[in-house]
Amino acid sequence: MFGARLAEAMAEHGPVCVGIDPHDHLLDLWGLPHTAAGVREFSLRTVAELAGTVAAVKPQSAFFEQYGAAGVAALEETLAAAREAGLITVLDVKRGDIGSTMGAYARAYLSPDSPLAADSITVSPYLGFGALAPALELAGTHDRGVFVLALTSNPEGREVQHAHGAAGTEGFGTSVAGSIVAKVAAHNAAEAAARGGGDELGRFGLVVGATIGTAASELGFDPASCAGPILAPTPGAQGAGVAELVAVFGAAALARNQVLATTSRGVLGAGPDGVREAATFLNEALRDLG
Ligand SMILES: O=C(O)c1cc(=O)[nH]c(=O)n1[C@@H]1O[C@H](COP(=O)(O)O)[C@@H](O)[C@H]1O
Repeated sequence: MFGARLAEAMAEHGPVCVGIDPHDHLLDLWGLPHTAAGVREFSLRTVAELAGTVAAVKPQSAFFEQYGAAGVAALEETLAAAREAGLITVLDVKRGDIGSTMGAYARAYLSPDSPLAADSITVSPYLGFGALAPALELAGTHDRGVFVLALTSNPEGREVQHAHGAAGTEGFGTSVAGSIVAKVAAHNAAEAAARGGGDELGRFGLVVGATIGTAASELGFDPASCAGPILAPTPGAQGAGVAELVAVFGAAALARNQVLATTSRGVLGAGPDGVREAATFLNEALRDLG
């Protein structure tokens, strides 16, 4: 099961997920051109360096899509290489659309025979949580994971995520983010009940930034109550972010390998010869927190 597989990989390697975001300045640093070929080389090298070192990688689709078909082909190759290397993939696409279109997105990323198949994806619930149903269903069919945006790391997210549900809606009286957490928890609970119980981590996860400070408690919920993995954008590879992870998610969630700490530039900025060491350093700084 996806949640259990992710938790096992985190128990083995530590909680770090390395985002593959080939920014122009990183391509420069790595001596690569600003082309699809440069992005391909950057990403395949990152995967090769990280195999056996981290639990998961998170390719950011936008950095591939900007180069058109050749960039998307590089993304396909990156996903395949990560799969072969035994790395769990979180494809960061943040998709969210009306149900019928969401079905096509789900097939694009969660069908095992799709060229862009990933172990898990990020999705946006801001066209309504119910619109995500096709992705949640297909994830169940093919044993994949889905990370639903709840409290994102960017300050602009607050105007939507901290708002309270309107009268007459299901989320009335609750913050939008709080109601997403409750819905993700309900999906995990339904799957757990169908399995006959147990405390295995669910396949439905959240995205909650390690930088949100006290926002979750002020809004009246605990992200860990979702009973699935939490993808936590975490700043910096030099130990920064450790205190924030403990403060936001608590030692218990970290100890049960529920929090996948993701960082991109913080590790990739170490250059091609330093990526593995930077990821290992961060894993070691974080793995004993629980
Ligand atoms: O879903 C994400 O990964 C994500 C959620 C969030 O709240 N904030 C956030 O920065 N991200 C992504 O995480 C990556 C951040 O990269 P770094 O700031 O370089 O670690 C980018 O790919 C973002 O799109």
